[in-house]
Amino acid sequence: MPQLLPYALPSLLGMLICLGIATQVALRRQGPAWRQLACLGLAVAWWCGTEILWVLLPDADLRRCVAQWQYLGVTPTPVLWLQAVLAYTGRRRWQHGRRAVLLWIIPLATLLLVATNPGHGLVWQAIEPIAGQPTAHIVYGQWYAVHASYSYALVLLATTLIVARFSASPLYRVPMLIVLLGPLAVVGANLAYLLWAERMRLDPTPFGFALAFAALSWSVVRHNLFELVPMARGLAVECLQDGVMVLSADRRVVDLNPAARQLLGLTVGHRLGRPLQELLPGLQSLGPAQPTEVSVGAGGPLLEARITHVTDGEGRVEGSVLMLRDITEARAARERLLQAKEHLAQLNQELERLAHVDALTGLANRRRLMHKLDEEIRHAREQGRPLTVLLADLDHFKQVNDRLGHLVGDRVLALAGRSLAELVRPEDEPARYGGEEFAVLFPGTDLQAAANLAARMQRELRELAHVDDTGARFTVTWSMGLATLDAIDASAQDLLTRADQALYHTKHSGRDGLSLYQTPPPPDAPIRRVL
Ligand SMILES: Nc1nc2c(ncn2[C@@H]2O[C@H](COP(=O)(O)OP(=O)(O)OP(=O)(O)O)[C@@H](O)[C@H]2O)c(=O)[nH]1
Repeated sequence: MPQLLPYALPSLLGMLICLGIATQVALRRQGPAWRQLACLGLAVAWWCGTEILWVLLPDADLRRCVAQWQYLGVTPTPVLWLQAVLAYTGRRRWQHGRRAVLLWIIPLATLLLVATNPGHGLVWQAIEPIAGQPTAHIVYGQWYAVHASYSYALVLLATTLIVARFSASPLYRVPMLIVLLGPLAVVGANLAYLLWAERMRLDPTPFGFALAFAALSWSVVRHNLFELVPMARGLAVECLQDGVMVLSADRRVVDLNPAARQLLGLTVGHRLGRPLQELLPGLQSLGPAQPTEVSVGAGGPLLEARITHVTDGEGRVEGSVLMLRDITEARAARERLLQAKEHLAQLNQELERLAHVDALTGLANRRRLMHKLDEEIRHAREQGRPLTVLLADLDHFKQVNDRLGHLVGDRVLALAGRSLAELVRPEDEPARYGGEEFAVLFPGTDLQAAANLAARMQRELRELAHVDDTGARFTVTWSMGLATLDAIDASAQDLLTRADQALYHTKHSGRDGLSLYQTPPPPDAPIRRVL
């Protein structure tokens, strides 16, 4: 029948495509449903092959026989198609066991009825091939409707699964369309053939299935499409730890994910469509620019709310998406950090103070004294005013320690320090110079005025009543030396050395007194004892 050869060509092409791809799939053995995919290729190839014979064989009986054998490819194709899609969309349990048996009941029944059709005519009652044409007059039996409906249902179900899987992300629209065009074309072609078989002269279904199979296999094998597809966007939002609320333009809650329900303490059956204000009364102003903080009721979590407007193509706000993040713990951690920082600052301040304070007496220590002395010398020179330094040392303090104990000695030093601080003027700087030795800076005070101040201190300090461990009172005397800043002093140490020489003079002239290092020194002796 050479004039019918063109009618056989699509099926021939389809068969070659299916055999080629099925071989590739079987060789690669990749993916969760490579077996179903390979079997699907063989089934469609069989379908196409028998279609070629149907078109080309001249004998009517032989064509009837081929039509019967064709069901071996027709019947399993939709089931294998669905099983492959189920597996690639993550539902592999439909490949084996009871679920798989369920899927195969009708196709197997169809095959049984096809084999025994001459006895009952349930699948077809008559097939009358038209001589010289690829078509036939067919009178279908009652079971054919079951077989056809079931096949359509499976193909449509597989199509729905693919749509559900890919439509969540616009990125996959093109590959999805490619995979979908196949089954849609098959269903369309088959319906058309069933309705207008005689006019169409050719059943396009096997070729359509071959193309659909090629598209599906191309997606699976070449591009790993199903494996690359991420989870659906909707699923991602459902699994987000942050709350997501979809709001209508008038700020009613249209949708919300489980995290949002949990943050707001809402039950699953919560009614949608309520105003946002009702659910989050604390949320006053909310602009897209800045996140806003809001508390969920008393004792509820503290949330950070961020809104993003959803606009249409012309920029009109159609609604908005509200993101809610629980910042209760973060806020508490920040508070704790701030408190710790404040505490640290206080500790640093205390450390700084301790670095300049003598612990026993509470006076400035030697380091602070030296710093202050440098500063006062600079001021004195800049302003041309006097500066006098007093060094005061307890007499025979070693004996206090030796006789009464170190702790009593400590108490003597502490009381002396406190008293010294009370005796000086606000502008003076008292300090513990070291051991049992004290110093006082008298800014803006000349030698004579400082001598008067020191004389008063001498009296007061000598009369201080110290108490030993038995409760007995005793007093201690002081030796003092004064020196005033001289223009020729190169450093603070020069001034201190002269005050020390004056103190030394007092010690060696009977203690319990005050000596002045005079500036400029008189020719006979620079140091004069005045008390
Ligand atoms: N309890 C106590 N004693 C101290 C402290 N610092 C220094 N001393 C004592 O002060 C005494 C100073 O002795 P010396 O240098 O011999 O002076 P002194 O006994 O006062 O004799 P003169 O200065 O010559 O009158 C030593 O026994 C030191 O141990 C202190 O912080 N606490």
